[in-house]
Formats: sequence, structure tokens, C-alpha cells
Amino acid sequence: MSGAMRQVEVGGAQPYRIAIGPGLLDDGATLAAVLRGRDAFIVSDGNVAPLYAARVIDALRSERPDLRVGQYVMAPGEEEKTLDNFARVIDALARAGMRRDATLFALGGGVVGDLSGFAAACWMRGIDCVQLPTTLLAMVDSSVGGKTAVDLPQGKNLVGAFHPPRAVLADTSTLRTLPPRELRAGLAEVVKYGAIGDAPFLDWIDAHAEALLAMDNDALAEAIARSCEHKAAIVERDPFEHGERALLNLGHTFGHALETEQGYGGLNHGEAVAVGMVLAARLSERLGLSHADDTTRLRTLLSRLELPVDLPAGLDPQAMLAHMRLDKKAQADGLRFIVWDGIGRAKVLPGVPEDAVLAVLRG
Ligand SMILES: O=C(O)C(=O)C[C@@H](O)[C@H](O)[C@H](O)COP(=O)(O)O
Ligand SMILES: [Zn+2]
Repeated sequence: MSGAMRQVEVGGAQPYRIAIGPGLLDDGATLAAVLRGRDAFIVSDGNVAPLYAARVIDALRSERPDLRVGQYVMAPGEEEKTLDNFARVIDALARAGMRRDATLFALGGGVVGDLSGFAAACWMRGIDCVQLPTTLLAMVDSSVGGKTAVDLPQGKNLVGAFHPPRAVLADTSTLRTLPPRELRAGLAEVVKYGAIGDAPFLDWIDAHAEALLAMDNDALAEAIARSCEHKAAIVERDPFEHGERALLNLGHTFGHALETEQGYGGLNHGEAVAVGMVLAARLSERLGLSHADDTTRLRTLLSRLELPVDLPAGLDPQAMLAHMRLDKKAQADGLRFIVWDGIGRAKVLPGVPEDAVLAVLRG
């Protein structure tokens, strides 16, 4: 991807910068500018490390020849976002002698970012984490906002911490090597921003669907920047999800249950969120909050983006419901869902009756 550099600031108690543009992984001055000490540790996966890890290390060393650099490469895939792999990263940090002023670089997609961000949150009670997202989903969503976590067999992201990154450097030229399925997964989270609070953005996505699927540079850069602006504004106002940040979970209660029930080896996160958003729209309809036209509009757009919109066959609704009872938004008043009054008007709804959820799951 070519094009100009864009920047989004995330304010609040621990402000940081999101830089978006081509060439950032080779930009030694920008990478080294975020270092505090003399230790750097790169976490990546077996797909991404061979393409980019040496380039990042060379770029850092070109500015800081004295830098001590450690590295850990994990197996790729959501099924690897485990406590075991978290422990392996911690072990690698210890063996490499990384000190309190070390900087961990999370080089990869959402799994690497979430897992290694959690390791950065825990190692010596917290070291700097710089997110270097290499997938669209990580660029538009998971690298921003400081949610870090690993999955358990019982549920997605159940163990984690809020640990805002020191910086997010999204090198858009890495998208050239992104498999189409991963591109589409990222587009699901882009659609989410329009669905929750920006109807005109949804119109824009509609108008640029073909360009986005064709990886048009300008369309992708615009989608990434606008998504990051939305996310930055929300996490700045509500960093710890006491209120409006929960809206970013549209489609995730259904989606996480789906990923969990499939053992993290079925639909990927973006695909599960696409299905989940349609189910959330249907739930809203069933509860009398929104109109069928809104559901159809969302469904049609996601289908145009070649994302799934229906539950895969053979899933047990009761098992899905059991996963949802362990969703992090659930409280004493029962299940909480992000529903909408229509396109661009999402809200948190506590105490959602389980029979309504089951009816939606049963179609
Ligand atoms: O940043 C947030 O807040 C989100 O909810 C963004 C989600 O797209 C993302 O998948 C997040 O990791 C889900 O968090 P969780 O709290 O539901 O586990
Ligand atoms: Zn998500």
C-alpha cells in the first residue's frame, strides 16, 4: 500500500499516538523513538516473523546499535491465544533478562497483540507495549484501546488486563500479504463502527465495498483512519468499559459464544462478529426496538463484503447460551447485550430474557 502517513491521537491519562501508513516497520527513527531503555522484545507468530521480524530488528538497530533485542515466535491462530502460550512469552522475557524499562513490540494480528499485550501488562507488573499490527482487524480495532487477554476453553478473552499501548504503528504495506479471508474479517469490525454510531460511515462503506475488497489503497487508508478515530474517541472517554465502550462489543456476545463453541478453530473473530451483529439486529427486532429493514441493510452489506451472516449449522443453542452466561458484560441482572434502535443507534440493554436469545439462536 502506498500513500501518506495519517495520525490519530488517543487522549486520556496515558495518551498515545496511532500512526498509519506504509513503511513504518522499516522506519528506525519512529520505532526507536518509543524506547525508554536499552531492551526490546519482539513477539510475533510463525506467519509474520519470517516476513517482518528481521526488518524491525534491523531498523531498530540502525538507530540504536546498543539495543539488546529478544524475540519470541508463537504458533499462529486463535487456538494459540492460551494461558500456556502466555506463560511461554513470560518465560522468554525472563530468559532474555528483560528489565522494567524494556519495550515489548507486538508484531502481528489480534492474537499476537492481545496475548503479548497481556504479557507486557504482567511482566514486572507492566512494561511498555508497542503494537505493530499487520492485519486489518488489528489495525482498525484490537491494537487500539489497551484490551489484552487470552482465551479459556470456557470463554473468549476471559483472562486479561487493560494495558494501553505506548504507541500503535500500523504499517499499511503489510496488508499486501494479508490473505483475503483476513481482510474480510477486518471489514466486519469496520462495519461495526458504522452500525453502532455512524450511519453515514455505513453509507461510505456501502459505496466503497468493491474498492475495499479489491484492497484499494485510498479506500483502505480511509477505512482504517476513520475506524481508529471512532475507537480513539470512545476509549478516551471510557478506557475501562464502565459505560459507552461496551458499544464496541456489538455482535460480540453472540460472536464470542460462537468462537468458544467452535473451539476457536471455526469462524475467525471477524466472521463470528459479522454473524453476531446480524443476530444482535434480529434480537433488537424481536424486542421491538428496531425495524426489519435495519437488519436487512446490515445483512446485505456484510454479505456484499463476503462475510457470513448466518449461524453455522449444528450448533447447540443451549451450549451457546451457557457461554453467554459467562460473557464479561453479564451481571446479577442477567445477560447484557448491545442492541440497537436502528442503524447507527446502538445501546446497552441489561436483563435480556434468555428465551428471546434462544429464539434468535434457533432462527
Ligand atoms: O475494544 C473494545 O472495547 C472492544 O470491545 C473491541 C472488540 O472488537 C474486541 O474484539 C475486544 O477484544 C472484545 O473485548 P471483550 O471485552 O468483549 O473480550
Ligand atoms: Zn472484536
